[in-house]
Parts: sequence; C-alpha cells; structure tokens
Amino acid sequence: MTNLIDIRGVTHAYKTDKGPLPVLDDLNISVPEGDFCAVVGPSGCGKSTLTRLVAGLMKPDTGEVWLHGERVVSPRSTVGMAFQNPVMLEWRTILQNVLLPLEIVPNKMSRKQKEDRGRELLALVGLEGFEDKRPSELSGGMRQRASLCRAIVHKPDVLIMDEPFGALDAFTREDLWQTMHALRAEEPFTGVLITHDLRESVYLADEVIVLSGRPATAQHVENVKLGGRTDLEVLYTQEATEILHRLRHQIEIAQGRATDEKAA
Ligand SMILES: Nc1ncnc2c1ncn2[C@@H]1O[C@H](COP(=O)(O)OP(=O)(O)OP(=O)(O)O)[C@@H](O)[C@H]1O
Repeated sequence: MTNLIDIRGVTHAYKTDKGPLPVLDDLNISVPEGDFCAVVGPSGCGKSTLTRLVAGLMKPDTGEVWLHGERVVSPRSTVGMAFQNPVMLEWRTILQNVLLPLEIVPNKMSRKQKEDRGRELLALVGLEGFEDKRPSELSGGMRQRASLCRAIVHKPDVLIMDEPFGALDAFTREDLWQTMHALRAEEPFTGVLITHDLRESVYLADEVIVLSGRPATAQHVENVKLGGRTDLEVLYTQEATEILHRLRHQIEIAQGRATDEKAA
C-alpha cells in the first residue's frame, strides 16, 4: 500500500516573546491511502500544529510533509478539515453551507450535480429533510454532521479532524462515531483524527499514534485490529480493553507520570 501522507523528520518551533518554543522534534509519520489514523498525546504537545502542517497552512522549520507524492508547501484544496466548533454561515441553508467547498475548489459539476451530491451526503449522515434549515435551527450534533459533509463534499484526498466531537455530549458523540463508520463505508477516505478520547481513537482508527510531550515525537504506534467490527459493543471486548490499557500507559509515559519499562 502506498502512503498518502508522509511526514519526514519534521521539526518546528514557534517564535514567541520569550524565544523559540520547540513543538515538534524530528517527527516521522506515514499514513497509507485509505487508512484512518488517530493522533493522541498530552495537551499542548503539538497535535493541532501537525494538522496545520499537513494542510499546508504552515511550513515546518526542517523536514518535509508529502501528500499523495507531492511535497506540501502551500494550502491544499485536496484536504478537507473539520473542527470542534464548526463555523456555519447563518445566512445560508444547511445545504448551501455543505456546498461551499464546491464554490471554491475548481470542478466541472453542474449546479444540479452539486445539489444532488450535497443532498446525498446529508441523507447519509441522517439529515434528510434538514437541507433548507438554517444552522441555528439544528442541534450541535446535527451541525457537526453537516460540517462533516461539508469537509468531504469535494472528495478531498484526506480528511483532517481536530477534536470534531469534543464539544458533544457522550451519547451524541457515540452516534457521530457510528456516522463516521457509515460515511467511510460509502465514501472511503484517508483520515487523520486528533482526539483526547482514547475510546474514540480505538473505535474509529486503523492506527493510533501517541505523541510524546513537547517537543513531540511519535512515541508509540498502535495498530488497531478489531476484526472490522463497527458496533459499539466492540469497545468492551478483551482486545479493545488491552489496546486501551496500552494507550493509557503510553499517555502516562508522555506526561512523565510513568516510565517505559522496555526502554529502562
Ligand atoms: N501561533 C502560535 N504561536 C506561538 N505558540 C503557539 C502557536 N500555536 C500554538 N502554540 C503553542 O504551541 C504548543 C502546541 O500547540 P498545539 O495547539 O499544536 O497543541 P495541541 O497538542 O493541539 O494542544 P491541545 O491538546 O491542548 O489542543 C502549545 O504550547 C501552544 O501554546
């Protein structure tokens, strides 16, 4: 399998009043095409910085970011992004919000084709009948569903999600996890998910990368093999529990609260 994303030896520091703040240190990450990769790590270790580098919104001090065999040096329209608080334009309907990327990214679709695509995606995430509502008429979970549709409407190579479900209550969050699996089954895409929720990472991702404390390196890579199951019960199996324990331990190492016995 070829890698869709290749992060090679990336080091980055922010310039601050108190001098440089090293955030990423010789970071190497590869994500094969079609895979879903979750990135977890202590607060402030550089996860969002990583997403900005992949999207081409920032350049690393040293090292390279490659996307689909091309070096990323400027913002990419082939990247879809979803954030914790989706910004929706209130003067547009939900469908018009979802179609926004198709107005910006060059394409040959007719108006009807665009509308059909938007409606299809909204139906897929359970928002059939809400196409003509305004964002304020929807719940937070529904707005997040619409924002996921908007992030993939132009069929980006990669969907980057920074804490997309962080502001939702636990039950809505689990509903959205299932929606993500449904979306992936219909619209296979490569995904990078930044999250603080280890259960979320195990349920959604093919591999979970644990970043160390700042400046972050890739401390641990966990391949998640749950036999292709997408029901929530899978999180209560022995396999999932063992993975969660290992990830928890890795986070404690990253936080400096535990030691790596293997390295000691
Ligand atoms: N533009 C900036 N200028 C200076 N420092 C920054 C800038 N953006 C982020 N930082 C700092 O860099 C570090 C990493 O930030 P980043 O947002 O990438 O971390 P994170 O892992 O996503 O954090 P969290 O888990 O809390 O969301 C933090 O200490 C943050 O304060």
